[in-house]
Amino acid sequence: MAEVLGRLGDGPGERRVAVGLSGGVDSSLTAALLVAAGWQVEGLTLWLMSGKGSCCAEGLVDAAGICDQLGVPHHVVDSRARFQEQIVDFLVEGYGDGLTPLPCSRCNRAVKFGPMLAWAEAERGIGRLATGHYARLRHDGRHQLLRGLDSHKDQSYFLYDLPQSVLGRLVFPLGELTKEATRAEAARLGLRTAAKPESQDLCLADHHGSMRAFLDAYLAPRQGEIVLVDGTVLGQHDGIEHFTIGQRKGLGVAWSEPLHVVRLDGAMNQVVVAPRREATRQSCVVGAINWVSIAPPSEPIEVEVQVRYRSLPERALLTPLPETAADHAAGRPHRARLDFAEPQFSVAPGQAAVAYGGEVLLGGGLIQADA
Ligand SMILES: Nc1ncnc2c1ncn2[C@@H]1O[C@H](COP(=O)(O)OP(=O)(O)OP(=O)(O)O)[C@@H](O)[C@H]1O
Repeated sequence: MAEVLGRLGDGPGERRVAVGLSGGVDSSLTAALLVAAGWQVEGLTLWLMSGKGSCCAEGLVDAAGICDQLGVPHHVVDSRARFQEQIVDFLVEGYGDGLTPLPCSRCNRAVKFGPMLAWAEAERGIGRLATGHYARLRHDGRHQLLRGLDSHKDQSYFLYDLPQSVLGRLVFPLGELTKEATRAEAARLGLRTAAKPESQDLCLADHHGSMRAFLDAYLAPRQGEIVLVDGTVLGQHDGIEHFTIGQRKGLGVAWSEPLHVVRLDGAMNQVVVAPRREATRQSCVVGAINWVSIAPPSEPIEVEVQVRYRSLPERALLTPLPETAADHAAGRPHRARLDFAEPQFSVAPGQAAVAYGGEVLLGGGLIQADA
């Protein structure tokens, strides 16, 4: 811990920082470490959803309590409308279209980091922001993003879409800690959130009890068919949003061999399944790429790629594709094709494919639906 404090103590000239406080143990220790390293800390909590639970009222109370304990100011910014529009509406629409949308990277870009920095700058004249993410930064020409040292907690995947202008102003005090070390230090310091249980990966699932319960609250049940690739009807489903690419369990259909979901057809309202040997993909197209630690490549490069937060990095060749007029107009011109060294099961349109070179996050983008 002394090393971490030492590094935080060596920070830039400006010693004022806003700390994004969710009311959990990670952000609590983030604030405590910065205070201990001599930073002038102000807590900042975005109010994202109405209701009870650790993401909502309880989170606000715990965040306020931590600031009180540390003797630093606490601010709450009502971001419920932005969260509803940018995340809840986006998810509901995406799932309805047969995508498996990824909310967290979008939330980090559009709801959390950008708006928190803007608020801190405008309202408090503070130019830096710290969060409890398990990821590391290196400022070496570009602002580079590295995996958190604790491989079980590494959250760099969710941060792939942050622009350079944001990365240059961030501090991640927990990037070199394990979750166990965080908990132990929080307990040692007597932080009131030290023993708070771990939240689920997805805050909306936490809030509603499960992802299924969230979707059921927003999408009316829409029965449809479960079909083989050749169109053979095998059974019925109660909403394509309850399925994801690669899924094998819980399909509710009987067949001579195990089946996997290979496509969700929003227009036909069908779940398309296939036996294992036909269920893999050798390549996919990724759009809206944000190049983080390297400049956009002009030649093919070898990368390790994660197609889901919890999937293992897989070797792939990334080949840049020419920009389209639509991507150019949207200001997200970088596209690429990924050719996997080994066939993949769970390449789901809407999820992020994030490319790494060892511990360095090179860039990432969204897996496109097949044309
Ligand atoms: N509502 C919020 N307002 C401000 N900052 C937030 C909010 N939610 C999350 N953050 C910041 O983003 C970080 C990562 O959030 P995530 O939801 O992944 O929580 P976590 O890893 O369980 O962390 P914690 O233990 O702090 O809740 C948090 O540590 C915190 O700094």
